[in-house]
Amino acid sequence: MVLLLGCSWSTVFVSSSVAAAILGAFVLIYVWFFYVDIPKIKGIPELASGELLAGHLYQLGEDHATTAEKWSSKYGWPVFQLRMGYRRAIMLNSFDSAYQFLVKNQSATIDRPWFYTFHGIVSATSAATIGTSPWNDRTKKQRRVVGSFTTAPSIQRLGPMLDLETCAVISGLYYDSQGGEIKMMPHVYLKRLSLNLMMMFCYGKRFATVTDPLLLQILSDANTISSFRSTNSNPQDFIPHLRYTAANKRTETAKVVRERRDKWLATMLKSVNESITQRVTPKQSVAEMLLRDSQEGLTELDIKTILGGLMSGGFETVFSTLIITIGVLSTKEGQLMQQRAYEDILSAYDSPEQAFEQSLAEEKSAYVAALAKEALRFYPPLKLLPARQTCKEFVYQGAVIPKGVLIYTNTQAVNRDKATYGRDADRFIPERWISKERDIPAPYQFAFGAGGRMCTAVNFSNRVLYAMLLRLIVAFEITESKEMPANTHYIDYKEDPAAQNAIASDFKVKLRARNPEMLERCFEQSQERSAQAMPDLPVEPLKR
Ligand code: HEM
Repeated sequence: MVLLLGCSWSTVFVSSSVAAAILGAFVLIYVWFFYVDIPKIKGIPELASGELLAGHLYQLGEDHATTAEKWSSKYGWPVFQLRMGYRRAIMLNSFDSAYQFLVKNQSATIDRPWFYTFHGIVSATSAATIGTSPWNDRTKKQRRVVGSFTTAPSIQRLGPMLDLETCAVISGLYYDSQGGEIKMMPHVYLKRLSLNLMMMFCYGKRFATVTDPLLLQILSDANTISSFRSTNSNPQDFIPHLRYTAANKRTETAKVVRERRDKWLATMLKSVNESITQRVTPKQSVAEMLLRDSQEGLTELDIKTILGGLMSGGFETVFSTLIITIGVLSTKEGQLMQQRAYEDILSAYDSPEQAFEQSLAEEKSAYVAALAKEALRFYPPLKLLPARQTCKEFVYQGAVIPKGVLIYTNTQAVNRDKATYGRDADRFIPERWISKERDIPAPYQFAFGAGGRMCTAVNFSNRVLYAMLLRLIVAFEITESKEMPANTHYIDYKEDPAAQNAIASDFKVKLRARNPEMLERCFEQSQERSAQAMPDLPVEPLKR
């Protein structure tokens, strides 16, 4: 009996081990041949030890760009392949590889992938954005239309709005800091600047106070929506079975925020539509031009996609670049930069007052333009460019890159590549953009991306950054607060390392007006210009 029992137990044990081995083999065959969308690419190094279903997704940790940069330098691989769950991806970490993929082979890397959460849930009832749409005739047309709003003459037309908003930041900081007595956290002033610029550009509206409930709602929803585009907050995009588990809170949040966003987008479009029918004279908001447009044959979906793309593309990127630059300017080294910038401004314009006014028209101070460029290089707001997907095969250094593979460009690493920027690539030096000895090749830096899906608003953004930085430097001497100085380390400055858009942690600065009388004159002149150019918009109250 004992023998019989022993025999049956061992038989059971052997047969269950065999079953487990067969099951294991099946799982491996499935993962190897069927689960991963594209087989290993020959000639591109691959990271070892990915997890069975997640691949390297969780190993990338909270801060994907920083982990990828560390792997790249640890193994000496500027380009490597990895698995994001079921999707094969290539990570670009050097200037040259980003150039080869995005510029030289731009027709092969012009597409964007479809993601379950952002496209399938958040954008299911409304439009996605241009920046997240796959490449097709509709996206092509939308990019063409958007391009026409950011040409040089269109940017000139935006002058009055830029005047109003940049002046509102300076006057707000000036009066609220009470002659420099109160140390200021500049974040909310610049957040409103970015949102108002986009609101005025897109819908011809602005928020007069930083506490407006709709403003706060839009800011919060925009932040949540941008998290659905991030690589590290949406594992369900890469590990399909997670979409069906009951505890998927992300899907629920996506639905809630989608409904709210759809409502405020519809309300704003409706109000533009009504104002068109009530008014005879044309106005220049993008929404109004799109609604009036008959040549391009735009559908309502096109209009929503264009507006959604502009709002989301411009809002956080402009804000995050400006806020960290103010942080840098407040440091000891930054104070020297302010001095150099101020001297350069005085040599480029007849007077500080003239510089304040003309900063909107053209970029005359080479140093201020270089400061903005260096800020974009050193602190690119999107540390990983929004994913691309290859739409045809091409050869990179002997390796055949297949159609359908995900491409991530690590701007944090690419923009600090020593082979391009030299041994001081890890230092913030605006002068590198002025010095004739340095020969930095196009596209100079990758904060705006590159190639066929590069940001459509490079000139517009540069003008905003230039005008805001010049006006700040002409208005104030900025120094750091001892209690709450800015963290300017290129990795650690981020408030949330997992966010798609890198925003600097809170800090305070001391602002001493260089010349209060002149500044107040600048405010009054700006108000007069705004009242003339935009009579139906509320003028920013001066809190004297
Ligand atoms: C400092 C400011 C800005 C930065 C750093 C920035 C950065 C970027 C980046 C990295 C991309 C993706 C490019 C690629 O994949 O190669 C992008 C796309 C885009 N950006 Fe910007 N952007 C900025 C401001 C703006 C503004 C102000 C607007 C609108 C007025 C805007 C509209 C767009 C649009 C529509 C796209 C989608 C392009 C496409 O996929 O075809 N951006 N931007």
